[in-house]
Amino acid sequence: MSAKILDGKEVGQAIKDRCKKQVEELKAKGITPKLGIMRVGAKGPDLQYEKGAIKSMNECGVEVEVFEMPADITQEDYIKKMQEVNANKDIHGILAFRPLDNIDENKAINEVMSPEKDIDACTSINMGKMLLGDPTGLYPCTPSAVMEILDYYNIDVKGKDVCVIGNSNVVGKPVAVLLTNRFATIKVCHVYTTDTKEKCKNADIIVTACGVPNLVKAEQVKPGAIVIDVAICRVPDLDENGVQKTNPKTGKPAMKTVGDCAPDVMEVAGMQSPVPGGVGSVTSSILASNLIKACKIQNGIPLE
Ligand SMILES: Nc1nc(=O)c2c([nH]1)NC[C@@H]1CN(c3ccc(C(=O)N[C@@H](CCC(=O)O)C(=O)O)cc3)C=[N+]21
Repeated sequence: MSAKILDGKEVGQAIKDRCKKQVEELKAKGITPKLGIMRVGAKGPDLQYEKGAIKSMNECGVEVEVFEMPADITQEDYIKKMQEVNANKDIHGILAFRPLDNIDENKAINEVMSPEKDIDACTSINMGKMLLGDPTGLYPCTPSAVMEILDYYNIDVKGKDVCVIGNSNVVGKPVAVLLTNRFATIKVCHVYTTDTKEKCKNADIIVTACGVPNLVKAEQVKPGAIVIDVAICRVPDLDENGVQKTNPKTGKPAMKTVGDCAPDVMEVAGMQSPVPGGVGSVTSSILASNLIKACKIQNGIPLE
């Protein structure tokens, strides 16, 4: 048996189709949603997300401006830039890449960004609204992407035992909150959890977000379980002899993207989101949908 693939590209496309219609309605009112991206330096994961985000925004018909700052920018200068972008009326949503090295994110993002522009839920206001299940809040993109995949495939989590692996502020914790708001029963595992494997084995649904290739093995997955792999890990791309391939375009050693799950998890799971082509490909569509929501809030347009 092989798991049914939960196709993130398909889910992302459905979200973008909804977004396109809403953008047309906004443009008819003379409003064009615009995203501001705050990037410090040129880190791989930031550039990877930026590329996907710009592509999604273009497909939905919204504008993007990237504010690139030097890798050694001071906290003071970063805060100045954040205040300026936040005050810019043409920009309806801000994506500030994290983590920020040597900059206090609480002072530079949480205390400066308006919650109405905080489309990736970096502020405590939006995190709090999510905890309360307040629909006026903007919820974080990747955890929302997990929920959108479950919804698209009509997976009802009510009363299901869910094992979340990873307790980060960006994925593990918020995804546990969104799932508990829908009455799933959640275990959140992390580095100090004893017997994560046994806890996993009893779960109807596993959500893993660690960034550790082969962390989740087939033997710890209940046959037929639903596995959502949120990790995006870059690893060397090896040939059948274990020798790293060469990228034909660049001539450099070839890399590939994998998740937390070992390849044979696919044989045991009932349904599984692949990497790439799973949660990661839904995240930037949610960013577009959050941007539109933010734009509506700022223009006093009712949310449907
Ligand atoms: N405030 C903040 N929020 C973030 O969500 C955030 C961040 N900062 N800093 C950087 C990391 C990294 N990250 C990625 C997202 C998508 C891909 C990615 O590769 N996406 C592919 C799809 C990959 C797949 O198909 O699985 C795409 O969009 O086409 C990579 C990396 C988000 N991050």
